[in-house]
Amino acid sequence: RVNRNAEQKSLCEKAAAAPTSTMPAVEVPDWLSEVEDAVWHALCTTGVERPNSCVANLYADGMESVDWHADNEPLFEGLLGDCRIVSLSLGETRRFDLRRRRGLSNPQQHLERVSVDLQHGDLITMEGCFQKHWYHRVPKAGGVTRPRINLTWRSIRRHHATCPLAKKMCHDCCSSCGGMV
Ligand SMILES: O=C(O)CCC(=O)C(=O)O
Ligand SMILES: [Fe+2]
Repeated sequence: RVNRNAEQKSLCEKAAAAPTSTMPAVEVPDWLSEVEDAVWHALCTTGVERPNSCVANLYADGMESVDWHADNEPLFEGLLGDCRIVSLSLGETRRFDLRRRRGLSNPQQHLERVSVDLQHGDLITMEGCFQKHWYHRVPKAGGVTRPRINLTWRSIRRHHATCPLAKKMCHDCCSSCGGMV
């Protein structure tokens, strides 16, 4: 699925913001499996759990952007522990800005910033407690007339009680509850 306008919240964010809404699971299409295989091969993440969700963002041109945010929706549990987010850029080069969140002990800390130009084929990962301590954005870019697509993989950890994955995960850790969470 492609978010037509990245200014809108991602599908996962929408699902997280409206806890009563659920996103139906869909089979990963073959073309996406091939992309994922190539991405995981490039990252050399043999033996590391593959994320179980992928969101696509389409930026039709430089006027489409996504403002400062952290991917800290409860369903990813990125504020509770380590959380890996893998992102692939396709098409037009766009700037990716990162800034540290304001620290209680150091109010100037939020001024720490990093920017990187994401080009066609670039892969980035955000690791560990990054979503707790840093914000990111893709700002508007004057003069950019061609599209960029971003594919972002995240692990959904908080599943709906009726989700087969919730039951599977529960079975793995606790056989006494009969798989119900
Ligand atoms: O387009 C990008 O590289 C970032 C997208 C993003 O931050 C998001 O979907 O949460
Ligand atoms: Fe994000």
